Amino acid sequence: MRLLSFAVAALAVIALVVGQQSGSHGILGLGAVGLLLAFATFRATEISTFLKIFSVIFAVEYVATGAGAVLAQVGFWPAGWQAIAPPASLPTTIAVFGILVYAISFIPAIRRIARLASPYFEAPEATTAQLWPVKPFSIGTGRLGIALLVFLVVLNQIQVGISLRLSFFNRDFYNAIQEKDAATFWYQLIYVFSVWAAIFVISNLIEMIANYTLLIRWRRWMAESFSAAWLRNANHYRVSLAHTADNPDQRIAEDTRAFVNQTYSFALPLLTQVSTLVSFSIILWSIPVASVVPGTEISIPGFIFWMALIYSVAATWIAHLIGRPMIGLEFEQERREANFRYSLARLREYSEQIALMRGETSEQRHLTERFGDIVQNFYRLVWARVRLTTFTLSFAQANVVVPYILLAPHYFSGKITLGIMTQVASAFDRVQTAMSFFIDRYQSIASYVASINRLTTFEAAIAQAEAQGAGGADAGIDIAQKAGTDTTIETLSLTLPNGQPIVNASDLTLPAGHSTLVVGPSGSGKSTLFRALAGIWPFGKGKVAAPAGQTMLLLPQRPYLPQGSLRAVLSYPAEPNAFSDADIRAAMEKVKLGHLTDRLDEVDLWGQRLSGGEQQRLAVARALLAKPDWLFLDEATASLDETLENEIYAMIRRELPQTSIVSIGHRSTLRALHDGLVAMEKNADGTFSPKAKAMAEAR
Ligand SMILES: Nc1ncnc2c1ncn2[C@@H]1O[C@H](COP(=O)(O)OP(=O)(O)OP(=O)(O)O)[C@@H](O)[C@H]1O
Repeated sequence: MRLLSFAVAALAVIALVVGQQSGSHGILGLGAVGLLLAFATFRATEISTFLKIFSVIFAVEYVATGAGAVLAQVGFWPAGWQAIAPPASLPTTIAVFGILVYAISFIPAIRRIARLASPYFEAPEATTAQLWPVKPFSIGTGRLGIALLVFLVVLNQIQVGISLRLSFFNRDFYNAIQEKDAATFWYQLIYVFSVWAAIFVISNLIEMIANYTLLIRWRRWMAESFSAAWLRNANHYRVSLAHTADNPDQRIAEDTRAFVNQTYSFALPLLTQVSTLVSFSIILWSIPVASVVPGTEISIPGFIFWMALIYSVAATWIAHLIGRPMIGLEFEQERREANFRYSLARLREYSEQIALMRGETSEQRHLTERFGDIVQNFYRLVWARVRLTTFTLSFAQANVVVPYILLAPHYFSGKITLGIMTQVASAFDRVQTAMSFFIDRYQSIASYVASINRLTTFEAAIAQAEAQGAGGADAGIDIAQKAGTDTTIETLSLTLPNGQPIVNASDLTLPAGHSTLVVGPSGSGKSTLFRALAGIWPFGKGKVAAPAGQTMLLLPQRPYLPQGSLRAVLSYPAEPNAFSDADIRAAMEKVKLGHLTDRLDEVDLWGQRLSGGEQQRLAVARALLAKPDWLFLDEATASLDETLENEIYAMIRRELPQTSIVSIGHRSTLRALHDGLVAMEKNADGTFSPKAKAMAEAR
C-alpha cells in the first residue's frame, strides 16, 4: 500500500512537470489530484479491508491510465493506438474515486458496513475454488473473495466503457441514416454494433457467474461465523436470557443474506453509476451548442451538461423529500413481518399443547392481530410508494423529451446533426439515471439499514454474552479448574437477569464419587444453581473450584431431542457414529427402551413421538454412553413412576460407578437412592442457601 502511494506520488509529480512544460491544464489537474490520491492511498493502510480493496484498485488504475495520458501528452504513445489513448480526464476521475473512498471511510454508517463486510475478505482459512478449465485449486477464503471483488469492479468499469463506445456507434449510425449513407450504415451495424453487443452480452454473463459465486461464498462465510460465535461457549443461551437480540434465526438466515446482497448491489452499481455519470457527462460537456446568457454576450460552456446536472440534482432532492418517510416505514414493516413469522413458528412448536387446550381460537385471534399490524403499516407504505412512484414515473416520462426540447432549436437551425441529438439524448438519460440512483433505491436502503442494525446489535449481544460466560472478561462467577476431585462452591451469589438475588451459597462441597440429592421448594433456585455450576448462568458472582479435566453432563427435565435418526438422538451431542451399535442397544435395554432398538436408523420427530418418560430414559441412555465424570440430573426422572425411577437410579449407580452424581428431585423416595443431601434453606432476605445435611436428619 505504501509502495503504491509512492508510485502514485511519482506519477503525479511527473504529470505536474509535464503539464507545466506543455501548458496542458488536463495534465496539470491530473498531477494535482494525483498528489491528493497519493496521500489518501498512504493513509488507507488504516482503513478497513473492504474499503482498502477499492482504494488499491483506484490507485493502480490511476497509475496505469495516468501513465498512458502523460505518455500521450509527450508524444510517446504509439501512433497506431491513438484512438485508445486515455484522455487526462480518465485518471483524474479515477483519482477522485480513490480520494472519495478514503473520505467516506470516516462516515460512521460506512464504517459499520465496512466493519461487517471486512472479516470475510480477511479470512485466512483455505477453500477450494473451481475455475473452468483450470483444475480445482486451494486458496485462502479472503484472497478468493478479494480476487472476485476486484474482478467484478474492473469488469463493471469495462462495461461502462463498452456502453460509452456504443453511444458513439449510436451517433455514427444515426448520422449515416440522416445522410442516407448505406455503406456506413451496414458497416456500423455489422462490424461495430454486433461486435460490441456480443462483448457486452458475454461480459454480463461472466459478471453474473462471478457475482453469484462471490455472494454465496460471502454469505456462507458470514452465516457460519455468526452461528459459530453464537453457539460458542453457550452464548446463545445468555443472549436469549439478556433479551439483547430478538429473533437470532432471522439475523443469521435473513440479515446476512440481505447484508451481503445489498452491500454488493450498492457498492458496485454505485461505482458503475458514478463512472457512467462522469464518462457521459464528458460527452454532454463536449456538445458544440453554445448557449448565451439571455440579454448578454456571455456564453455558457457545457450548457447541456449543466442543464442535465441541475435537472437531476433538483429531481433527486425532490424525490428524497417525498421518499424519506419510506425508510422508517420499511424498517417497521420488516419488524412486523418477523413478529408474524415468530408467532407461526411458536404455534408449530407448541402444536400439541395448543391442541390439547383447544387454544386454536385464541391463537387465531393472535395471528389475526399480528397480521393486522402488517396490513396497517403496509397501507402507509403503499401510499408512500405511490407518492414516490408518481414522481419517479412522471420524471422518467419527462426525460424522454426534455433533451430533445433543449436541443431542438440547435438541430433545426442546423448546428447539430440527428446523430449528435440522439447521442446527447441517451447521454442525458444516462446521466440522470445515475443521478437518481438513490431515488430508485429508497426501499432497499431502508431494509439495508435494518439489516445492518440487526447484525451489529447481534454482534454486540454475542460479545456481551461471551464476556459474561465462564472465563470471560466480565464473568462474575469464576469456575476455576483445580487439582482434586470434589466440586467446591467457595462463595456464590446468584441473581435473576433483573438483578434480584435468589441464591447465596458458601463452603459447599459436592464430594466426588458420591451421589448428592438437592432438595428445596419450587422456585428456590435449584436449577439456577445447576446452570451456574455448568458455567452458563451469567448473573451473579462467586468462586467455584471444579476438578480439572473432568467431563460433565447435565440432564434437564425436558431433554432436547435433535432432528434425525434415533441413533443420532441417542449419541447427541456426540456424532451419530460415535458409539457402536452394540453399545447403543445395550444402553437402550438398560433404560428399558429395548422396544426401540430396531428403529435406530429411523428418522422422525422423536421429541413428538416418544412419551415424556421415554424421552427422559433416552436422555439417561445418553449418559450411559457418554460416561461423564459428573452427572447432574435436574428432575431428569420426574416423569417416571417411582418403581421405574428407583430401578433407573440403581442402574445408573451400577453402570457408572466412577461418576459423581448430583440430582434435583422432589420425591421423598429419592433420598434413599443418594448418599448425601443438600437442602435449599430460606434466608431472611428471601434468598435461598444450599446447605449440606446429614441424611438421617433429613429422613
Ligand atoms: N431466565 C429467567 N428470567 C427470569 N427469572 C428466572 C429465569 N430463570 C429462572 N427464573 C426465576 O428464578 C427462580 C428460580 O428458578 P429455578 O428454576 O432455579 O427454581 P427451582 O428451584 O429449580 O424450581 P422448581 O423446583 O420449580 O424446578 C424462579 O422464581 C424463576 O421464576
